[in-house]
Amino acid sequence: MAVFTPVSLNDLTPWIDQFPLGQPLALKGIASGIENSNFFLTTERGEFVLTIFENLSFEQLPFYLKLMHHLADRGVLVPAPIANDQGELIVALHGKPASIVTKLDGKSQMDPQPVHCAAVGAMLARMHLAAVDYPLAQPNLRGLDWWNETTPHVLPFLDDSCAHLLRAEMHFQEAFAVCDTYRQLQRGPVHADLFRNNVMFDGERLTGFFDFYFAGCDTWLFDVAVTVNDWCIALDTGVLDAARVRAMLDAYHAVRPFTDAEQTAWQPMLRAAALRFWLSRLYDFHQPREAEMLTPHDPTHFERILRERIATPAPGLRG
Ligand SMILES: Nc1ncnc2c1ncn2[C@@H]1O[C@H](COP(=O)(O)OP(=O)(O)O)[C@@H](O)[C@H]1O
Ligand SMILES: N[C@@H](CCOP(=O)(O)O)C(=O)O
Repeated sequence: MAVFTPVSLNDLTPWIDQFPLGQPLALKGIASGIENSNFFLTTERGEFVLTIFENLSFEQLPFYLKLMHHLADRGVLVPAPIANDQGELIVALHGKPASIVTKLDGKSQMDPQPVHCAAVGAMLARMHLAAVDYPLAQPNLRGLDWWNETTPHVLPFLDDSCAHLLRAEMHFQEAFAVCDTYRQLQRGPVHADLFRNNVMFDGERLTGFFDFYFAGCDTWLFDVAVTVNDWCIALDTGVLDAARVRAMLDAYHAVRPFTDAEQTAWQPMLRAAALRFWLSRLYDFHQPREAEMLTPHDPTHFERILRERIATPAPGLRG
C-alpha cells in the first residue's frame, strides 16, 4: 500500500549515472511494500527494483545487501544488488539509503502445491550452504533475546489462556535453547522470514527469494521451521499438510542432509518458529508503530499454529 518517499524519473538524473545501467526509461511505485519505498525501474539495461530504506540505516544495511550479493554470486536465486562506480551497494537518494537490485520474474505463489514446496526446500538448502563462507555476522535480531524483551510488553494485553501459553512456551524455549541438542545444530546466515509472499514463481519454476531484511545468523533448522510453518499448512487451521511437508523436507534433505541433532530438535523448533511470529504480530497489534500505515497481521493465526504444534507431532525431518 505504500510509497513513503516519492521519486520521479527526473530525480534519477544524474543520480543513476553512477550505476552501469544506462538511462532510466520508466519508474513505477510498488504498492504492496510495508517497510520501504519500492519501485520497478526500467533502464536501457533491463528491469530492476529500486528501494529507498525508510527504517534501516547505512550502518545496518551492508549485512543484508552483501549477503544477497554473496548468494547471487554463488547461483542462489535472489535479487542481485547492483554496485555503483565506487563498488557501493547502498547509496543516498533523497537523503535516505537506497539500493538497486535485479528484478525477479513471476509472482508469489499463495496457493502452493507440493511441487512449489519442493522447489523452495531445495533452494533453501542451497542458500544455507552457499552462505557458509559469508564473512559478515549479525545475530537474528528477532531471536530469543528479542522474545524475552518483547514478552512483558504484550503480556498485559493477553487473556489468561494466552498469557499462560506465552509464559509456558517462553519457559520451554529458554530450556530448549541451552540443551545439548540445540548446541549441536548447524548455524549460519538464514532468511528467517521465508513466507509465501517472499518467494517468486513463474508457474512451477522458482525464480527467487527476496525481502532479506529479517536475515541474521541462526540455526538452519529455525529457517526450515519458519518456512514449513507458512508454506505447508492449511491457512485456516495451521494444520500441516503432509504432502507439502514431505515435498519440502525431502527436497531440502537431498541437497543438505538433516543431522540427527536436527531430527531431535525438529518439534521444539517448529514451536519456536511459531512463537517468533506470534510475538511479533502481538507486538505490532498492541504496540503499533507511529505512522504505521497497514492493518497489522492477525496474531491469532500464529497462536493457532503454536497450539497445533504443541498438540500434534509434525512429520519427521527424514521421511
Ligand atoms: N527483486 C524483486 N523482484 C521483483 N519484485 C520485487 C523485488 N523486490 C520487491 N518486489 C516486489 O515488491 C513488493 C514489496 O517488496 P517487499 O520487499 O515485501 O517490501 P517491504 O520490505 O517494503 O515490505 C513485493 O511484494 C514484490 O512484489
Ligand atoms: N512474515 C511476517 C511479517 C513480515 O512481513 P514481510 O511482508 O516483510 O515478510 C508475518 O507474516 O508476520
